[in-house]
This record gives sequence, structure tokens and C-alpha cells, in this order.
Amino acid sequence: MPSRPILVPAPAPAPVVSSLVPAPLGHQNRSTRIFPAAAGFSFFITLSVCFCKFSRKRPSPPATKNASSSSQRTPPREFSYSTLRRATGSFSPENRLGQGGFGAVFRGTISGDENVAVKVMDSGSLQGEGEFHNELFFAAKLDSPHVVPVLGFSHDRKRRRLLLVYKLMDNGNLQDALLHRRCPELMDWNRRFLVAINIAEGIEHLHGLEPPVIHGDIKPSNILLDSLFSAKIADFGLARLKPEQVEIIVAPERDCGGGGGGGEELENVINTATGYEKFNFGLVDQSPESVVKVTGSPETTTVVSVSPELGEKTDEEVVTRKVESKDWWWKQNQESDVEKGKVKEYVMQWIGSEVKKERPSSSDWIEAMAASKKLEKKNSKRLEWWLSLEEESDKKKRRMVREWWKDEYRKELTKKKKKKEKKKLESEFCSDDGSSSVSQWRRGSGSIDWSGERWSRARGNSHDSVSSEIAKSCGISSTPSMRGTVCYAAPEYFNLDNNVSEKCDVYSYGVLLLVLISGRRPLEMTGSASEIQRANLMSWARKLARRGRLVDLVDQKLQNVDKEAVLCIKVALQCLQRLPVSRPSMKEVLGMLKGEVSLPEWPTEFSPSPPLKTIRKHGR
Ligand SMILES: Nc1ncnc2c1ncn2[C@@H]1O[C@H](COP(=O)(O)OP(=O)(O)OP(=O)(O)O)[C@@H](O)[C@H]1O
Repeated sequence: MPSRPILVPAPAPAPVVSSLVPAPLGHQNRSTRIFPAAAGFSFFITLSVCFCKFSRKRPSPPATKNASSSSQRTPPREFSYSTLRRATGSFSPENRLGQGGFGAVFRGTISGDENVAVKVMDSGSLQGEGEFHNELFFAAKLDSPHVVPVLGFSHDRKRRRLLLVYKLMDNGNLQDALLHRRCPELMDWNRRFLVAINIAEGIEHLHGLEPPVIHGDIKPSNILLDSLFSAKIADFGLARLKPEQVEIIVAPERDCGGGGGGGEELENVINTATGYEKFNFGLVDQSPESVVKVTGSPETTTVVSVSPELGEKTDEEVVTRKVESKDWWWKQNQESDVEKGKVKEYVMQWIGSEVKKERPSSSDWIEAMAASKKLEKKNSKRLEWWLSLEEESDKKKRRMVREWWKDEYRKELTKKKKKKEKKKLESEFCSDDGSSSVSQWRRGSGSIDWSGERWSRARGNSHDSVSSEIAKSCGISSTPSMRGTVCYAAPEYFNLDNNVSEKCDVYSYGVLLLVLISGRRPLEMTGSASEIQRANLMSWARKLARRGRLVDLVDQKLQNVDKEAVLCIKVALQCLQRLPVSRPSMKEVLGMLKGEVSLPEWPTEFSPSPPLKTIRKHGR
């Protein structure tokens, strides 16, 4: 029986489907039956194709502009401890790349061909743990070609050692490449200028995130150079998300309280270092209690709790909980409520400990002090006894004692002289140019670098063996227990109020820019009288600006220098303005460097000083 065509009004198909699947003529009855299925199938195929195309073509994930959302970069993965031990040849000294405040960094190779840098941190210090967690927290959030990628993390069985794995940067850190190894590549102005641009782009990226990320420790030793000398920002141990309300004001005349001599002394030291005459300081250090294992959820972070009693940590105690990242940061900021006195004490302690480190050996120092006190006591007793001897009857005895004493005294003098010579030798050994050490600096003939690299020598970091192609760091971190680095840290960074904003990074970038252009450390004294005015790079730049001789600051070893160099110094001086509000934003800085934004009005402090009126005394 011939089938009667049943004319069922076809459902209105989606235009895309009808155009893709035309119904064959003469099979209308069948086609009407199979049409919904075919349409659904085609619709599905079309959607999948579109989705694939879109997901492949999308240029940059919106997440990169959002510090609170997960990034497209592969999140840091956990490595087994044994993998990293094998990769670094059991953390052999030959593979040591450098020394940070919390441990050494080793080069290694994983999966046969992937070159990595492994930072080994001793979990003994809360501060170190905090930095470890911070690094991981930000590693999962940041995705920029100007930020050193963190590949993963690990720990040993007892969790005494925390490890961070980074992509290896073949040319080491900028401090080392520019000031120690004096890499020929960096003696070309164009390359140096590109480094300046790379760093500015990196910071601008951080500040452009929502909420903005403040690096907090921009300095040459935290800038790493890849095989092409492209610069990347490293070390997010002190980084933070910008607190919601930051007042960018500096109260220059505010009394720091306490007013003790020690405080003033310290203030003077810091003032010398920054080139400012007065500013407040304080200290807030972050010691986050917990964190790590960042998971992808936008507003929350899964953390592994880390108790201060580190020894008691076991796998079972690992508790995962969700905290709002902001809360965590807020918690850190609470520490800024530390009493002023305590803060001063802390800073004093810190400065003191740094100075002690610079001495040949702190134990020597303490022993010497104790010994001299003992000797003094002994001598005064001797003197008492000697004076008690009868003038006439004990004449012979007295003479004998005097002779013996003379002898003792002579011996002591020789001993002292030898010790002094030893100290001198040691300090010369410590410096790379034979002119370092705080004690020498105090006497006016040494050089000190508050950026911290000098401290490393005292800790024996100069024994780094040099690998043929990979740069070795001579520097050690500067400020393990302090926020920021003296000389690079903005004045308000030391304030008790939590006035930390992006402008702190802008300030540090200004110092870094001057270092980059001049090829000098921010604070450098070589002893000669002519050098004194150049000792403080920032003050010197300001002076040169007033004299209209900025070109004098440009590194004389630089080749192919053009007028961009002077422009860079001008930009640096804009960044170095004392009031954070007066400093440009990082976006503006980048615009100025690229010539897309004109320089703002020259700060009055840099305008040439009016000619002095000379009053002639006319003789009568
Ligand atoms: N990814 C890397 N590639 C190559 N070298 C590296 C890498 N990471 C670190 N280094 C080297 O190891 C040195 C020490 O690094 P680390 O981050 O521990 O210390 P720091 O930044 O100098 O100090 P701190 O962490 O206290 O600020 C660096 O200066 C650098 O020379």
C-alpha cells in the first residue's frame, strides 16, 4: 500500500540548522520525522565548532586583569622532593645560583630538558614561610611575560625545607649582571633602556590588576634576566594586594614618639640612605600564618594551614580551609598597629643585626667585649695592689711588677695590632673592590650598599663558583626581616600607617632607574673627597637636576647613549618625589619612557637655584 504523504507543518527550524542540513526532496515524510533529531545534532556540532574556534582565538583571558580570579597560566604544581633533589644534584654547591634571605637557590633540570631554579627555604622561620606562601599565592594569580614564572613547590618529608621551583633565568639577576659581572650586553644603551621598559611594563601589569598587586620590593636583585636579557620581576615574598582604602599622604613632621637617641640616630642613618632629610619610619612586617595551595576559585583561596610550631607539623594536621584573600591581607596589615616604640626597637634590632653581620664575626665581637671588660677588672685590681705596696720597703717588688706589666702591655698591644690587621684583611676580602665594610664606611673610607649585597659577603656568599653560561648571584637578600629594602623603599613604606600603595613601587622603580642609568649603587662611597657628593645617588641626581647637568649621571661605560638617557633620569626624579601623590602612576611612567606622554611640570625642587646675590663690601 502506497504510503500517503502526511503533510505535517514542519517546525520552524533555527536558520543556521536549516541552511546547514537541507531536507532532501521526495522524502518529506521521513525528513519530517528525522528532522528534529538531525537539527539537534547539527546544532550541537555547530556549537562545538564555534566554541573550539572561540576558545582558541581568544587573545588573552580576562583573568589576567583580575588578581582575584584564576589565571590561565598553569598553576604551580607539586613536585616530589626526590625529583628536585635529583634535579639539583642533591643541592650541590656547583649548582648554587645564589643566596636569598631565607635560603639558597640551585639550578636544576627536570623532565630531561626543563631548566629550573629551585629555592630551598628553611621552614625554621615564620618569615620565610610567609614569603614561601606569598610566592605561591601570587604565582597562581600572575601571568605576565615580565614576571618570573613559578612552576611549583615541594617540601621534604619532615617539612623542614620548603622548596619553590621557578623557570631558570639564564642571565641571573640585574644587580649582579650590571654591577658585578658588568655584562657587555648591558653596556649598550638600547639594551639597558629595554630592561627599564620591561620592568616598567611588569610593574604596570601588577598595578593594573584588580585589586592592584603591590610588589613591595622592587630592586635590581629582584629583577631576573632571561637568555635574551629580557627583564622579569621576581620575588613576590613581600608582595600584597592593595588594601581597599589607602590614604596616600605623608605627614612629614609627625613625631615618631619615643624620641630617644637611638631612634634619632637610626632616623639619620635612614635619611642618609634615602637622601631625604626627614621622614617617619616604622615597621610592619608581614608574617602570614597560613596559606598555600592556591586553587582556582575566584574569590577564595584554599590554604594549607601552617602553625607557628613548625616542628609539630604533620600531614595529618594539614587543614584546608577557605579564606578570603582580602581577609588574609587585612590580617597582615593589622600588624601595622604595633606600638611605635616597639617598632623602633625592632628597626634598631634589625639595623644592629645587619651591622653585626658585617663585622668579621659577631661572636668575635662579643668575646672581645667580654674579654676587655674582664681585663679591665683584672688590671684595676692589679693597680690597687700595686699602689698598696709600701713605697720604700717594696721598691724592688714595685719595679719588678712595673717591668712585668710593661711586658704584658706590650704583648697586648701586639695582639691588638694583629687582630686589627686580620680584620682589615677580612674586610678587604669581603669587598669586591677592596673598599667595603660598614666599619670602614663609618671611618669614612669604605663603601656600603644598603641594597644588601654587601651583607652576603659577610655570610660567605662570595664562595659561589661560577658556571660558564649561567650567571651566579653574588648578592644575598637584603631585608629578610623588614618590609622593603633601605634605599629602594619609599619613605612612606616605613610609616606606621598602612600607607602602602602602588606609589611605593613607583618610588623603588625610580631608584632602580637611576641605578640602571648610572651603573652605580644607590649608596656608594669610595673614600675620595670628590666622590662624597656622588655617594648618595638620589641626592646626587637631585643636585645635578638643579644644576642642569643630568647628563653627568649617565654611566660612562655605556655605548650608543642618546637623549633618552636624560629623559629616563627625569622620569626617575618624578618617581622619587617625596609625596606619593606627586609621583606619576606606573602607566604614566611607561608612557613617558615611550615618549607617548609628556613629562609633567618639573618639580620646583629640581629647578635651577637662583644665582646668589653677591654683596660687595665697598671699602670706605
Ligand atoms: N629563576 C631564577 N633563575 C636564575 N637565578 C635565580 C632565579 N631565582 C633566583 N635566582 C638567583 O638566586 C638569587 C637569590 O634569590 P632569592 O629570591 O632567594 O633572593 P633575593 O631576591 O636576592 O632575596 P630575598 O628573597 O630575601 O629578597 C637571586 O638573586 C638570583 O641571582
